[in-house]
Amino acid sequence: MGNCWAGLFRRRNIRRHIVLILIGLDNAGKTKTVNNLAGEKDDKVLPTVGFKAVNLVHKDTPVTIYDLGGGPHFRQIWSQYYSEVHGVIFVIDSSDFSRLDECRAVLEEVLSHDKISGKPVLVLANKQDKSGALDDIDVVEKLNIEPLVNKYRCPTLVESYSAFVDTKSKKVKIDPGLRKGYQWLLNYIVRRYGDINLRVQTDIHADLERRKRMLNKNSNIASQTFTAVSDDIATQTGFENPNYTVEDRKEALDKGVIVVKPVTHNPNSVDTTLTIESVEDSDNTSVKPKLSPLFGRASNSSVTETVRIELEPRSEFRKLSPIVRNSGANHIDFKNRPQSSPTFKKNKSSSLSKNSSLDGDVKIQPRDVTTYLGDGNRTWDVTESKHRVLVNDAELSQMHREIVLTERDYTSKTASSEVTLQASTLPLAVRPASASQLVRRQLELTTHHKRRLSLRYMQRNKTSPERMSMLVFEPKAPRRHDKGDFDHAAAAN
Ligand SMILES: Nc1nc2c(ncn2[C@@H]2O[C@H](COP(=O)(O)OP(=O)(O)OP(=O)(O)O)[C@@H](O)[C@H]2O)c(=O)[nH]1
Ligand SMILES: [Mg+2]
Repeated sequence: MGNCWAGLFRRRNIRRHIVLILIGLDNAGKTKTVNNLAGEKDDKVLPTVGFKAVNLVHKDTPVTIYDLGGGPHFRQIWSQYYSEVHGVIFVIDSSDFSRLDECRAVLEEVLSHDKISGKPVLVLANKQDKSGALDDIDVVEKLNIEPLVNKYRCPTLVESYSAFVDTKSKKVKIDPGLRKGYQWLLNYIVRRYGDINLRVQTDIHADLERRKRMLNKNSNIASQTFTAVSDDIATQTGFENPNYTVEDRKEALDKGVIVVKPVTHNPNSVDTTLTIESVEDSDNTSVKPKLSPLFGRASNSSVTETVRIELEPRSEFRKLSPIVRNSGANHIDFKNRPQSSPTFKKNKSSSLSKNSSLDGDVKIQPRDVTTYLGDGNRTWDVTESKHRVLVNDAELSQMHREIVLTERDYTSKTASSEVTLQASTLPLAVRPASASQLVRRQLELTTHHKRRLSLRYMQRNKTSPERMSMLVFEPKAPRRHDKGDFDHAAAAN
């Protein structure tokens, strides 16, 4: 039985993994500090560019410390680590009085971040070997740490130490202040690992979802770009117009335009309808768009201005459009495609239509995207003589036209070519945002903000021979979270 418990305990330990970030202004001594903790001897440390990850073990629990560069440029990347860390080590050069204000501002910015607030923080006042260095009590006062950590509910310990070690001695001796602070932080995290890790996992999940949404958004933009740079119907449908010249295009600009919006390139889809819709801006409604057989068979069942045409079977489409077929699902590089259609140029000055909607066709307004222009009564062969195309500009020029490509099976759209749904039209189930909010609320409810927190602020005692570390803030009776809290938090909302 005892073995069983021991085994269970060991397994729990194995599953734990503590992640810390080591931050602070540049030249504070962060790298020196982490080298001390890792037992590394370093005669000279260089400013950190980016980050350095150091893996340590604390009582069988693996610990990863991210030592991040403290220069102003590198501070911008700190926040990318916030969601995955269980605790923060903030190092201060306590001998550099000129940067105390900057240090305070940076510390506040860190603590106020919603991925850091509430997490344990170890503030290390480094370089105590230098004459006149502020001790831990001075640091608390000068940096106004007490109100800061109370405000952001961060359990905090301030320790003073020196990372400067005697390089002549064989073994790296860790300063007792550093050792004490480090152990306090890890023990604190281990004691509340379940709660802190729940928050970490939730924040990571929320972060991933946010990135996924951004990727989707970007792929939407890519798809729109694809629309904009895809320069002719021929490319999109697998047909080509070798007779078309730039002059023709210019001339036809003043006439009618057809705008093409490819919605999807799902290779499995055979169920694609191309709709040509004429948008009348004159009173002459008797003029109907003349449809090219390029687009397949016209079905006259539609209303006056809209004619629906079935595309050729997809296999045909694939055969005729190697560019689309070979370019993969996610990206169609029209710029670098084989120039099978030498005559079309791109109209880059396009802005995109926002007419996308879930339930209807996707429409691009005339002149919004690359335009395909009619070519007065010209015919051309397309790969095989069976596709002959006739476009009559005289009639086309009477009106603005849109070509609307409709995908019937919305669920099977691919990432690159689909018109991404607007956030407001997404079903609620795919919105992940509320999870992290819930847990944050749960944590807040659990600690009942400041009401349940006590402040243990040791009085300054400089006469004491022993340097006194300062526990600035710690929740008095941390409550264990349970499912009830979660439900309660959700209900309270
Ligand atoms: N005297 C003294 N010098 C120290 C101490 N700790 C670090 N230093 C020196 O301070 C300088 C900066 O140390 P780093 O560890 O590179 O500082 P950092 O915070 O990592 O700096 P960035 O990587 O640029 O953010 C180095 O020259 C160290 O030797 C210390 O406790 N006492
Ligand atoms: Mg460094």
